Amino acid sequence: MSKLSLGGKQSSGKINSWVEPSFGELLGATNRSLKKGPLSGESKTTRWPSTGDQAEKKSRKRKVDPHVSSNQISVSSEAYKPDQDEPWVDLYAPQSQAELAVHKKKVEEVESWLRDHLDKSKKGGAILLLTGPSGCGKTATVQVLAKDLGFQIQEWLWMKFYLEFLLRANKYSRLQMSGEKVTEDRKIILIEEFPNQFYRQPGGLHDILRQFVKTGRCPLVLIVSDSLSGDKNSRLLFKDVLHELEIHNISFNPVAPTSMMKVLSRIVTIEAGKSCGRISVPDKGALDLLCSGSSGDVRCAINNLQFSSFTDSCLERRLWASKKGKSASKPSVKAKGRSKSSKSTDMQDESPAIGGKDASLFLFRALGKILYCKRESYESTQAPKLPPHLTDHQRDKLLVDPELVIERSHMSGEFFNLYLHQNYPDFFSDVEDIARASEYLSDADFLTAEWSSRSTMLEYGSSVATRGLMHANSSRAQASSKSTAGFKPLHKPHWLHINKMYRENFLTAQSLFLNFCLTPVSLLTELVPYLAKLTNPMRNKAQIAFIQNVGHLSQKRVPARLRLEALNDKDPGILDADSEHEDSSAAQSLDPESAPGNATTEPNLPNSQDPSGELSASQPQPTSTEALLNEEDLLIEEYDSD
Ligand SMILES: Nc1ncnc2c1ncn2[C@@H]1O[C@H](COP(=O)(O)OP(=O)(O)OP(=O)(O)O)[C@@H](O)[C@H]1O
Repeated sequence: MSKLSLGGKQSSGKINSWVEPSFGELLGATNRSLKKGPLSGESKTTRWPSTGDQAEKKSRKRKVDPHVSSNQISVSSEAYKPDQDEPWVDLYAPQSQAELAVHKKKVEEVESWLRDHLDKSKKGGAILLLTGPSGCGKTATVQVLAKDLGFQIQEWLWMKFYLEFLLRANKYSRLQMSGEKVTEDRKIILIEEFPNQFYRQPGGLHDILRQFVKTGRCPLVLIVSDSLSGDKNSRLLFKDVLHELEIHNISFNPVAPTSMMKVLSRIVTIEAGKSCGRISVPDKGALDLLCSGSSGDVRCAINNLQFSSFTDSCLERRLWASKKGKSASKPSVKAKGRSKSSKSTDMQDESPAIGGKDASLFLFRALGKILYCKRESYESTQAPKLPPHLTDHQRDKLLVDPELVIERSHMSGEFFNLYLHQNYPDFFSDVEDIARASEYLSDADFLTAEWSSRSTMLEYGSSVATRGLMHANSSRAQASSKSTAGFKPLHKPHWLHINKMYRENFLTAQSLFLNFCLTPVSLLTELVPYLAKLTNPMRNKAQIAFIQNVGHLSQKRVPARLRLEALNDKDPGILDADSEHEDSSAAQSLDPESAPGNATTEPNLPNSQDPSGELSASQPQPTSTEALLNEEDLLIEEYDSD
C-alpha cells in the first residue's frame, strides 16, 4: 500500500537490490544484462554496476562510513575495490543540513514551515509544495530535516496506489517495522509522483486535497519537479487551489556550481582516500565539466562522477581523455580571466558534457546572454585589424554563440526577437546605438516578411536580430567596458498583449458588423473609424461602445507607461495558451476606460428584433444578401417536390 520509510529513497535502493546491474555489459561484468541506468540521473533507485561476486560485495559494502571526513579514512589500498554496488548518490546522501547542497535559506524556510505545522494541536492538514528542477535536493532536504526534527516520512507513490489511501494514511499511524525504534508520533505525508491523468484533469486531485485540508492530522508535503524545458508542472497541478487551500510553495533553484563542486570534491577526496590513488581522480577541469553538464542536478552529477571513476573501463578512459583534451584546449585568457559570473554563463564550451543533462536555457537566461553581451579580449596578435574608417565597429570576441542561445531557448527565432525588441533599450546607453539596433531588428523582420521564403529566412532573421543587436551596443564593445550593467528586469513583449487585443477586437467586430462582409483589416481600419466619425446613433449599445472604443484610438488617453508583465527567471521559452488566458485580466486592467464593450468582454450581438437597432439613413448599409433579405422581408418557402 504505502512505502513506509524514514529514509525514503535510500531504503528503496535497498529494496531494488535484486535488480540486475545497469552497466554490466559496458564494464565487462559477469552479469551481462543491460538495463535502464541512472546515467542521466533519471532513476533514483537503480543499482550500480556489479563486477564481482555478490557475497564479497556485501561484506565490502559500507566498511567505511562515507560520511566521515576524508582524513578519518584508513582503508588499505590492497582491500580497495571501487564500491560499484552502491550508487554514490545513496552512499553519500547528505546526513546533515551542513552537507546539503541546497541554499541555506531554502532549508531554513522548509524547516520553519515544518516546525510550525508538526504541532499536532493545529486542526486540519497543512500542505507544503516544494517545486524546482529535478535533482536539486528537494527530497534530500525533507529527509535531512526528518532526522533533525524527529519526524517520520510516510511516502506515497501515486502511480502505484489509489488516491483515497492518502486520506487513510491520515487516519492510521505508520506501521512499526521489526527492529525499528518506537519514535514520537510525528509524521508527514510525502508525495512525489502524480499520475498523468492529474495533469489533464487536476479536479480529482483538488477534491482530495480539499478533503485532506479539512480532515488531515499531519502535514502533507508535495514535491513536484519542473520538466527539462522549464515547464512548471506545479502550475498545471496546483494553480487553481494554491490560494484556496493555502498551500505554501517553496521553490528550489538548481544547485549552484560552487555547492555542486563542494559535493563532488568531497566525494572524490573520500574515494581517492579509500583507493589510495587507484581510481582515476578527475582533475578540476573535469569536475567543472561535470558540474556544468549536470545543469544543477546533484544526482546527475554524482552519477556521472561515479560512472567516470571506473578505471577498468576503457570506455571511461576514452571519455575522460576527450574531456580532458577539451578542457586543456581552452584559451588561456579565458581560464585566467574568467570571473565568477562569467563561469556560469559561457556558452561556447557548453557542448554538453558526456552524460550531461539537456542544456536547455530558460528564456530569462537566454535573453540575458544576448542583452548583456559578454565579450573577451583578443590576445594582441589575434585581434582583427579594421581599416581606420571602420574602427567604430571594432569589437572584442563574443563569449556567446547567438544561434546556439536561440536553439537552446526552445523558442522560435521570431518570438525570441519579440522578447529582444521589448527589452533591448534598457541595455543601451547611446541613442545612436538604439537607432542602429532598431534598424537591425527591422531588417530581421523584413527578411521574414515574404511568406514563400519565410521558412528558409527565419534563421537568418534571428541571426541578424541577435548579432545586430549585440554589435550595435557600443557600450559593450570591449570585454573591459564597464557599461551600466547591473540587474535589469526583463518583461514579456507588449506585442503579445496587443496581438491578443487585436484578435479579440477582430472577433468582436466580425460578430457586431457581420452584415458588412468586410475583411478584419477593413472592418477595423475603414468601417469602424468611419462610423466613429458619424454623429447619428448606431443600432445598439454594444456597437456604439465598440466604435467609441476602437474607432477613436487617437483621441483616447493612453496611459503614460504601460504596466508590463515581468519575465520570471523560470519562464520557459514557450507561449502557452494558458498564459494568454491569464493575461486577459491584466489586459483589461491596462485601460480602465476600455471596460464597456471592450473586446475582452462578451460582445452583445445585435438583436434584429430590436426596433431601436435600425440603421439610420446616414449610416452605411450592409451589402450582404442577408441584409437584403432583412430589408425586403423576403419569404423563402420550402419547396416541396411532390
Ligand atoms: N550534498 C547533497 N545535497 C543534496 N543531495 C545530495 C547530496 N549528496 C548526494 N545527494 C543525493 O542527490 C539526490 C538528490 O535528489 P533529490 O531526490 O533530493 O532531488 P529532488 O529535488 O527531490 O528531485 P526529484 O524530483 O528528481 O527527486 C539524492 O539521492 C541525494 O541523496
